[in-house]
Amino acid sequence: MIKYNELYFRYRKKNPQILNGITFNINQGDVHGVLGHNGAGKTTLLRLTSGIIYPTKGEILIDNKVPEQFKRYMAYMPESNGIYDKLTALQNLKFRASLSNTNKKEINQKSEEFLVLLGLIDRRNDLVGIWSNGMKKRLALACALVGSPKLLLLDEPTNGIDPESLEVLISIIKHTQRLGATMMISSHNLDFINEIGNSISIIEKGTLVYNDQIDTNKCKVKDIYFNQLNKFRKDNKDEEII
Ligand SMILES: Nc1ncnc2c1ncn2[C@@H]1O[C@H](COP(=O)(O)OP(=O)(O)OP(=O)(O)O)[C@@H](O)[C@H]1O
Repeated sequence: MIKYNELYFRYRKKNPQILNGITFNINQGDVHGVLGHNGAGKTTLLRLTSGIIYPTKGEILIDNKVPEQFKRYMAYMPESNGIYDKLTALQNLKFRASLSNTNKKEINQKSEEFLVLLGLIDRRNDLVGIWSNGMKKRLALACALVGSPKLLLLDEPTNGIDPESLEVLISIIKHTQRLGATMMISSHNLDFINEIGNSISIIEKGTLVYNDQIDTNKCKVKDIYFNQLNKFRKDNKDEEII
């Protein structure tokens, strides 16, 4: 579904290279975990995929389209949530739904459904600026899902949420996958990716270290992560991490 072909990126001409010739594919229907240390380039890869920023060199194709042509069929939840503090929860949802192909009747119905699902229905008319981080995260997820995207990009979705919200998040991701969506999720939470992922990529300093389907009954994400990074660092004569 997504093809990265020799992708290079730097934020400004004289800035360092952030992504160094990334090439890999993500299959239709995958829940794909993007892993790597702080500053590896995960958010940059998600932002490029969402079409907010453009590759310096190389290309990204989503169902054979460039990201700008696929915008109506995908949703991006940034680490900062991307919701509007000065709108109510319901207004946030309706606005986000209006950016997709959803019709007006569906927008109202789905907005209410998601508020119920995420335990926020009683707070639907609150301005979200006063909400806790965890509540904003839940709303951001609802905003991402309300337009029934074919591709969902989630940046660090587990950051700052409580264990109960994490369970809700996991069940929503599994449900969304059953509906046929493809998901790309950047995370430092290896147990979370172990539970929901069926493919992963590992990035180190803008270089792709590993990309494959995973069978967590046979091998844990944590083991793949540390083994692959250590192997990569040995090959590149960097320090081992454990
Ligand atoms: N707007 C920007 N302008 C210049 N450099 C940037 C910008 N955003 C990110 N960078 C740099 O790009 C590199 C990769 O950042 P990115 O946010 O993609 O990493 P990440 O893997 O998501 O990190 P983390 O796990 O800490 O969120 C870092 O060196 C960062 O400083």
